[in-house]
Amino acid sequence: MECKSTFSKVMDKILLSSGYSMPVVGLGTWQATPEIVRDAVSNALEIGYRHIDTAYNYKNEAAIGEALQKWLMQDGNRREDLFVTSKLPHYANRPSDVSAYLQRSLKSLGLSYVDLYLIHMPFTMKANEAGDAPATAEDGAVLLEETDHLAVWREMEKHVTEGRVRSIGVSNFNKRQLEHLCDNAGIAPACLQVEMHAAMQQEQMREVCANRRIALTAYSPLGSPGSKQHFKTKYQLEFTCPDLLTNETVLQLSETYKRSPAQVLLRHLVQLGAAVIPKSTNPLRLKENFEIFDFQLSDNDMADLKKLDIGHKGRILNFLFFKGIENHPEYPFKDELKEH
Ligand SMILES: NC(=O)C1=CN([C@@H]2O[C@H](COP(=O)(O)OP(=O)(O)OC[C@H]3O[C@@H](n4cnc5c(N)ncnc54)[C@H](OP(=O)(O)O)[C@@H]3O)[C@@H](O)[C@H]2O)C=CC1
Ligand SMILES: CCCCCC/C=C/C=O
Repeated sequence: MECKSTFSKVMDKILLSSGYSMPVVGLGTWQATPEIVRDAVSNALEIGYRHIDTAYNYKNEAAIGEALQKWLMQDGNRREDLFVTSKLPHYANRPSDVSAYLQRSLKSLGLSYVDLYLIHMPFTMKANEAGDAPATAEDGAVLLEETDHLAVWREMEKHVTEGRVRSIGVSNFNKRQLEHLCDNAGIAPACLQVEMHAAMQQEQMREVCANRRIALTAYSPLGSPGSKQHFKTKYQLEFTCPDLLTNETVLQLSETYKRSPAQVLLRHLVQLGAAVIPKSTNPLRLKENFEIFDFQLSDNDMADLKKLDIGHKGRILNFLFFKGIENHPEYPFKDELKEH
């Protein structure tokens, strides 16, 4: 494992159970349109990012691929120095679709392998005719289909053996789903990607992952402040996100450490042992989000940040915007609904 700074106790890479290393800070790309994400990825690579998080579902893999190819054409830049994650979409979450969707992502990205391939969601929906979005009923409800995690996983494992994927993992799985997979997998999941930020610090999943040697990646690490506008404009949906960047404790720590609120939020998560994949398309914010290895939050300040944790009540993405998803047997947050 490499460590960027002698000052920091946090490594800048996490050694996965697959034997490969994943950079702790990656670039998130959800909601970044192809026209914008191309430059964002190029800028990020210039800054020093080597970990890019995307998904078939983000519809931006071809533009990301262009930026990656441009970087790889430059002297001295090597494929093995990049860590690219993609994901099998929820409307293709069936064994017979794994190969085709992985190949589509590889083709768009212009890569012969991805470093990490994740099952994006634990539930399955029927796909529309083009196979690039969920099919819906007349009332807008998604059309559900049974999900067999182990059968999908066995297909993912084949691609590891055949060299199209280096590590495999899952996203948005709950504890039961993750443990069931771990107990029955031929190749253990190397990574779990879940929502994690100061308002939902994932204590239980951190413990499961630590015990099972699964790397944990925190998505929406800044509280996804862009989602409110995104869901309103694109889907006419009202959406709430916690205002973490303007939270009083975070602002105070930002003063104390002379770092931005975003740097405090990201540093907090990496000190909890997670990798982070903040999304930005702004050159200054890209740089800011990458510079979190030259300071360390004290135990007292970590304890103050712990007070912001409201558990699953802090969840931003519950997927209920997929009308009827709570009826799927593998909807991961069913227990949380019972409490309301
Ligand atoms: N597996 C899954 O199901 C999911 C995975 N993800 C992954 O995680 C990534 C990150 O999550 P996401 O939901 O995008 O949310 P983030 O928490 O990363 O927040 C991104 C938002 O914060 C803004 N921002 C970024 N940096 C700063 C900064 N330094 N100061 C102030 N504002 C900032 C961005 O705007 P701007 O671009 O203008 O800087 C954008 O609006 C996704 O992009 C995706 O790759 C996310 C959700 C679900
Ligand atoms: C209706 C919007 C679909 C987005 C699904 C949520 C996933 C987010 C990022 O991975």
